Amino acid sequence: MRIVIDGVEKRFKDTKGKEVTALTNINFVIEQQEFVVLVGPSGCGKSTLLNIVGGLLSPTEGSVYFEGIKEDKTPNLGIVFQEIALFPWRTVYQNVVYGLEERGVSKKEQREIAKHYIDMVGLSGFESAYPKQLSGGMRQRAGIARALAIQPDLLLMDEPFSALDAQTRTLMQEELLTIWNQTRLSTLYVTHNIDEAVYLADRVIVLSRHPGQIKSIIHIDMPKIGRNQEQFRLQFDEYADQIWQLIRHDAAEALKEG
Ligand SMILES: Nc1ncnc2c1ncn2[C@@H]1O[C@H](COP(=O)(O)OP(=O)(O)OP(=O)(O)O)[C@@H](O)[C@H]1O
Repeated sequence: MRIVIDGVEKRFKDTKGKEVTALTNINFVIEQQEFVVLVGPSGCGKSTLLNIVGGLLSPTEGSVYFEGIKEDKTPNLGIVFQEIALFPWRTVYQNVVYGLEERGVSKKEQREIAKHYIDMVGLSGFESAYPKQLSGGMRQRAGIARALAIQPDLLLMDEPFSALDAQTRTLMQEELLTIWNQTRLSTLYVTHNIDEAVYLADRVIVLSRHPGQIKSIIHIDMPKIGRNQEQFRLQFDEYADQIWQLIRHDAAEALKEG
């Protein structure tokens, strides 16, 4: 699916009732099968923008269009958040089929779909485990399987690996690309982490803050799989440096404000 974000602005009221512009003049497209990553300093509006695209917040101005969807239909969205959003009282299997139950999918089809995605994320054998019995990485895999099981038109991921330790995070990034390669879903992914952005993205959208707006859109012109290999080291570092130079000033300001 192709998603068009057209002239989005979001204003909030602060605690004193004063209007604050969190996002302004946001225009970009997520092409079919494209992996777009939003990066920017703390408070630039990354999560707000992801929530607007996901329909969890409405924009004050502008619109989000899902091309190819009939006007009266809502798009199917798979969402993975940083905090483990699994239902603790449901097993891995029951979590994965949750969205399918809601959509009235037959039990037989639920079983087939769940098996497919549980295998894909490497959780076979853990179908009957409860979230508290799993490591953080396994819980996020279950969350990804649940998001994929509804066969979404768009995958939205908000810092999905930021609560994981560095090694698990690296492994999960690799796994995510392998999974993505099988599904080729249009994806919008939010992160603070520049290396993660360069590793995953077809395009990186760099946001600046006060108000959040698009500072630059960078096409990552490297093969999608295997960017962490030695042969791409120089190119990888150049992209990471380019993005850091764009964010640096705003990140320092964000740090001062706390
Ligand atoms: N419900 C709300 N009411 C008022 N202000 C809000 C609300 N949600 C977000 N904001 C403000 O909008 C701005 C953007 O917030 P947002 O959480 O989207 O940024 P972010 O880039 O995701 O930050 P972080 O990287 O720290 O998670 C911030 O200044 C925040 O204080």
